Order: sequence, then structure tokens, then C-alpha cells
Amino acid sequence: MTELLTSAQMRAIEAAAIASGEVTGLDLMERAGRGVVEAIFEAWPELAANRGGAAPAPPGYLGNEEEGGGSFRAVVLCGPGNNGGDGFVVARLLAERSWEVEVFLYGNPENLPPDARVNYERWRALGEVNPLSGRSIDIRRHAGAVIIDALFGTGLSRPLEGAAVDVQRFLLGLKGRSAARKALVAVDCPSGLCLDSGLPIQKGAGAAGMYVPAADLTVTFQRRKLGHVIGQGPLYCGRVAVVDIGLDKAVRDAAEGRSADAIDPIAARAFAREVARPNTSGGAYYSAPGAVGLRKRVDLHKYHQGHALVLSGGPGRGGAARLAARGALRIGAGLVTLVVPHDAVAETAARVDAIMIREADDAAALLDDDRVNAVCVGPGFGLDPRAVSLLEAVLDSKKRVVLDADALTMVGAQRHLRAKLHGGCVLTPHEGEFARLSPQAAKKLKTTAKSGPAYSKVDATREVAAEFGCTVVFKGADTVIAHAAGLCSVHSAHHDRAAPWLATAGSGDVLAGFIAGLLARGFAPMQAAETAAWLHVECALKFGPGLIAEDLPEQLPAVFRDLGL
Ligand SMILES: NC(=O)C1=CN([C@@H]2O[C@H](COP(=O)(O)OP(=O)(O)OC[C@H]3O[C@@H](n4cnc5c(N)ncnc54)[C@H](OP(=O)(O)O)[C@@H]3O)[C@@H](O)[C@H]2O)[C@@H](O)CC1
Ligand SMILES: [K+]
Repeated sequence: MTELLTSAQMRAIEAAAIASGEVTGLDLMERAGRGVVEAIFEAWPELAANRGGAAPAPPGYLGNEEEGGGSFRAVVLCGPGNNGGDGFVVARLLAERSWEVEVFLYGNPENLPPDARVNYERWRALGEVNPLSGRSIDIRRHAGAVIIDALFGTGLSRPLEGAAVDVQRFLLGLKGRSAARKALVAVDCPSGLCLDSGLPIQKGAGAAGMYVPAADLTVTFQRRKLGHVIGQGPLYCGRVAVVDIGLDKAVRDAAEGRSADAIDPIAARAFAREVARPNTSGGAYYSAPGAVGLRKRVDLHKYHQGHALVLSGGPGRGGAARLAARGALRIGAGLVTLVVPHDAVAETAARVDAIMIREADDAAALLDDDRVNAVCVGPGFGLDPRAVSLLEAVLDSKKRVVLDADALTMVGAQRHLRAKLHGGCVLTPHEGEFARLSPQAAKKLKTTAKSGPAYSKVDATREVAAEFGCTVVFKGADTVIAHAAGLCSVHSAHHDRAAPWLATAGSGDVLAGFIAGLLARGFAPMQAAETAAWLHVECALKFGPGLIAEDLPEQLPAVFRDLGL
């Protein structure tokens, strides 16, 4: 688990470290610039060859088609704040390695903040600074150069205008001309992207992201920001490198509430975290009361691994619930029972073996049974009065319950059901279901942000979790999981965790079953949701393209083996 920060949190952490006397702003800027250069060399090792002395010929793909060779070249686009300051450091460090470097500044050097100004002057001892406009950059002259986007970082507060828009168009043009094979490296973020939401800040509705140039590499500092992993951020940022600039202690102090005075707006609970590989060694996923690990204890029999109920719909509608039940069983619930209407018993019995079947008439007795400790309701469940009263009974039982699909629709539409939600509930909406749960939050999320920070999927998920008093898993390639008390995690299935084939019918039903199975095993709702989200993607990656929902639970044994269970 690593923290994901908002821009304000990053600023506050930087300010606290500077205030404590541990570091100066200038040190941080130097480390940031150095980190960008090192990340470039790590991404393109052939570029690291140019360390002083005679300049070697550039590699073919960065060659200047017009002039036919020379040293490595960079164009550094600096903005009016400290992101621009980082750019001046990068320019200086590359020039010291005998790169040909051209620097452009958007804005007036007189108005640069102090540290950026110092680095502007340091660069000026080495080279020129050109005023930046769309026209001042000639795409042909710069063919083959590494472009450094140091225009705006965490300080982006409004849509770009004027010359900055021209420049973005220029950068977009570069990406479009793939034959020129430019490397576009963004400092902290591609300029125009809001690092709190992963959404572009722009003037009008529509044309989302039109003015955000997608980078090949984004280099950020100390921790990823939310905008790198949610919304459209992963698409615009390209590969994200995180550079250590010495603020680890400051981040930890803030996360653990030790610097509460210095960082007033940051309570530990306000930190979002990244869902990472579960810790299976010591048993606990991470330290939280009641946590149990994925490893099964040898001294426990099936009744100690929990008993999950999965409520099914009527004849011809039981597939989704069977998928969920299979997921719950494979993830390790000791017992799983499908609760089906009388007229669907025969059909269900023909399709399952290890999963038990009980008639819906027995639901009340099952919900009274203390050994039943988790419920999954919603997949293929129906919306009829029978479904409503069963859902009501489930909520009244106060058992831990996953609400998915039709259960979310009912909860969204019926106030009296909403009032029965409690801390043991896990809601698993996709985008459409989320809009039914909270039309206001969904509307805000869809509104184009004209000023930063933009309202984000993290804000929306937290808001609904707090309002309903339960855990919410807002699904997507960026799955956001929020607890009523404000804890929040993000599982971003991008880059090396991208599994687009997971967008297939029934995959959400399996996820609901995974969560229910982990609840049955004693995981707390938040941990169950985080672990299930990670395992769900892991199963998809294990299987690969061509996956259908039935395949997901069947990958768990191999995934568990890889985890050393
Ligand atoms: N925090 C850290 O630990 C470290 C941070 N570091 C670096 O600092 C960066 C943050 O710097 P920052 O705060 O100066 O913000 P930045 O993104 O440069 O922009 C602010 C300037 O842009 C302006 N502006 C905004 N929107 C605009 C628009 N649409 N069109 C035109 N202007 C606009 C805005 O004007 P204002 O809103 O004040 O009028 C202000 O002048 C961060 O991303 C990282 O790269 C590292 O050096 C080391 C450690
Ligand atoms: K930038």
C-alpha cells in the first residue's frame, strides 16, 4: 500500500518538510530535476551515453531527419511556477551532459517564484530562454528532440489559454506524428491535467482531454498523485516514474497524523491509498482489527471459514448468482449456499455441485443462523416485491452483505431500503449503477471542470460512502473503494495491470462473490473489497484475452499458488 496524494497534500507535505528545516525548496527542486533526468535515462538507456565529452550520434529513432545527426537534443517548455523551475534544472543537467538544449518560458521571468527564479538564472548562465508561443516552436526544427513538458504541475488552477493552448496543440501534433518518434516527458503531469482527478481542466463541455498532450513518460515526486491513477490520468501520463526527493518521512508523518499541526487539512484518514498485492505472510492484509489473511489455517474446518449466502433470481435468471457463488467458494468461504425461488431449484441443482441450495422460503431461518456470516444479493435477483422484501430481511439481519446489480437499483430507488444500510454493507456499483445511487455525485463527475481541483471519482465515492454509511466499490478500470469514515483505496488496472478483457458479462457478479467470500472468511468490508479487487484483476491477467466470467474463479488456485499460499 502506498499513499496517493492530492496536490494540496503534496504542497502541505513539502511545506512541512521545509518548515522543519530538514530541506530547502531549492534542494527539492534540484532533486526533482535530477530525478527527471535519471528517469529519462532509465526509460531510454541509450540516451545516458551522452555524459559530457564529445557528443555521440543520436540513436536512429531520435535522429534529426533534416540535419542528419548531432548530439542528443531537448526542448524544455517551462511554465510560470515551480513546475517550470524543475524544467530549468532539467535543462541545466542535460546541457552539462553536452545535450543541445533549447528552453522556452511561458510567462514573465520577473514573476517566477523564488526557487524557480534561481534556477532560471542558473540556466541563463548556460543558455538562452525564448518566450513561448505556439509559433515560436517549429515542429521541423525540433524533430528528433526529447520534449520536456514543465509547463504546469500541481498548481494548475484554470483552463489553459492563449499561447499555452497553442503549445499544447504543438505537443498534440508531435504525438500525432508518430513517424518522428518524439519522446514527450511530462514533469509531474502532462500540462492541463488535474492531478486530483485525472481529468483535464478546460473551458467548455465536450472534447474531453482535447488539450492534454499524452506523455510517453511522466515523472512525479515522492508519491503518485490521484490524477495519475484515476480518470483519464493513466491514459495521458504514459509510464509513470516516481522519484524519491527525500520527503518520505514527511509523507509518513502526515499519513500517521504526526504532523497534524503543520498539515492541518490532512488527517490520516484523508489519504487515499493504492491497492497493492495482498500481504499473505503474516496473515493480515494490513493492520486493521479483525483482519485475517488469505492463507487458510490448518486447524480450522469448513464452518470456521464462514458461510456465505448468495440470493438468486427465478428460473432462467440464476446464472449471475451462480457465478457469484462460484467466486465466493473459490476464494475460500467454507460453505456457500444459493438461495433460490422454489420454481428454480431443479434448474439450479442441475448446474452446481459443491454449492448448496436452499429454497427462498427458508431465507428467514438462514438469516437467523449465526453461522451464516455473509450475504451476496443483487446479481440476477430481480426487482419485484419478493426481491424487495428479501433484501429488506437481509439488511435487517445486520449481516455483512454485498449489494450489487438489482440490489443497487432497489436501494437507489427506495428510501426505506437506503435507511437500512449499515457499516457491514459493501455496495459495488459500476458507472450506471452509481448514477442511480447518487444522481448528484454522478452529475458533478460528468461536469467539465473549469477550475482546479476538479471533482474526482475519489470525491464521489467518498461522498456516497459517507452518506450511506457503508463501503462503496465504484468499479471501473480505476476502481475506487471508500469507507464511510473516509478511508479510500484505488485499484488502477492500467499499464502493467491493464486487463481490458475483464469488461465482459458477468465479471462484476464474480467480483461480488469474491467480496462475499472474503467477508465470510472474516475480512473487514474495506479489506474484503480491496483484496477482491486485486485478485479479480490478477485472475484476468492470469487468463489473458478471451476470458469469460466463468474463467475468473477458476484462475484463483493458480493465483494463490503464485502468492505462495
Ligand atoms: N510540492 C513539492 O513537493 C515539489 C514541487 N515541485 C514542483 O512544483 C510544482 C508545483 O509548483 P507550483 O505550485 O508553483 O505550481 P505550477 O504547476 O508550477 O503552476 C503554478 C503557476 O501556474 C499558474 N497557472 C495555473 N494555471 C494556469 C493557467 N491555466 N494558465 C496560466 N497560468 C496558470 C499559476 O498562476 P496563479 O494561479 O497563481 O495565478 C502559477 O503561476 C510541482 O508540480 C512540481 O513540478 C518540485 O520542484 C519539488 C517538490
Ligand atoms: K507538466
